[in-house]
Amino acid sequence: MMQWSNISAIAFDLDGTLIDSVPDLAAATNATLAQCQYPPVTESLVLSWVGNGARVLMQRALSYASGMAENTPELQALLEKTMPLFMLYYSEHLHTHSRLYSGVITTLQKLKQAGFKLAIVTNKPYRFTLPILSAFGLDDVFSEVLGGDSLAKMKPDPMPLQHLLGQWQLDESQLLMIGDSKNDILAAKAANVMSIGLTYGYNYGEDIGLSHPHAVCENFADIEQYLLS
Ligand SMILES: O=C(O)COP(=O)(O)O
Repeated sequence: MMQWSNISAIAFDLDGTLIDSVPDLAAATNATLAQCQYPPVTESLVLSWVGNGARVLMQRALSYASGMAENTPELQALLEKTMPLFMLYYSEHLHTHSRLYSGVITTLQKLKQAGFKLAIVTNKPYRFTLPILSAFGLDDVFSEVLGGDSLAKMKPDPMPLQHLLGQWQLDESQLLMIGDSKNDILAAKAANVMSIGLTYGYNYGEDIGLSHPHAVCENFADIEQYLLS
């Protein structure tokens, strides 16, 4: 049965949930576009392209800048050529402008102290995820970290959440997914686990309530009301 009191493990999304990473993603996107002689794009455009991993972000950016449709062979060839540039630039500027959202450290520490098992389930490539967690003092908080390329499929596929259920020997009613994107809520629904949607993140500029999570919170600390009594 789905109820808050059953929850013993929590999977957190990273970008737009714990960390505002768009400023660094935008810088890496613009550095890559500049190499192709394209003009820079705004942060708000980049924000609307985040959610399905680094490759899809650059695919959307190149399509916008070049006017080519995303699925054309020409665009895919350009993407193959430029992806290493994006990966290199971003790997060297992972947390220059990014910041933790307010309340994140305190609430995560309270949840850990209360005995919840905590995981990161992000679509960001794994090799970027650990250095970012470490830069923000979060490397000891999570006992599992899954990136978008850790398994065969990423959110909104349920695979990462199903992997956690198996790894931690949990029943579906014990796991909660918390994130800002419909990809997080869709993954939770497909894995048959509870979810909380956060309103301050990205989600392609859409209202997270439209994805019907079990609860919607405006601030990270607001999740405590469901988990800590
Ligand atoms: O890298 C992305 O596109 C999104 O990452 P997230 O799953 O942590 O929001």
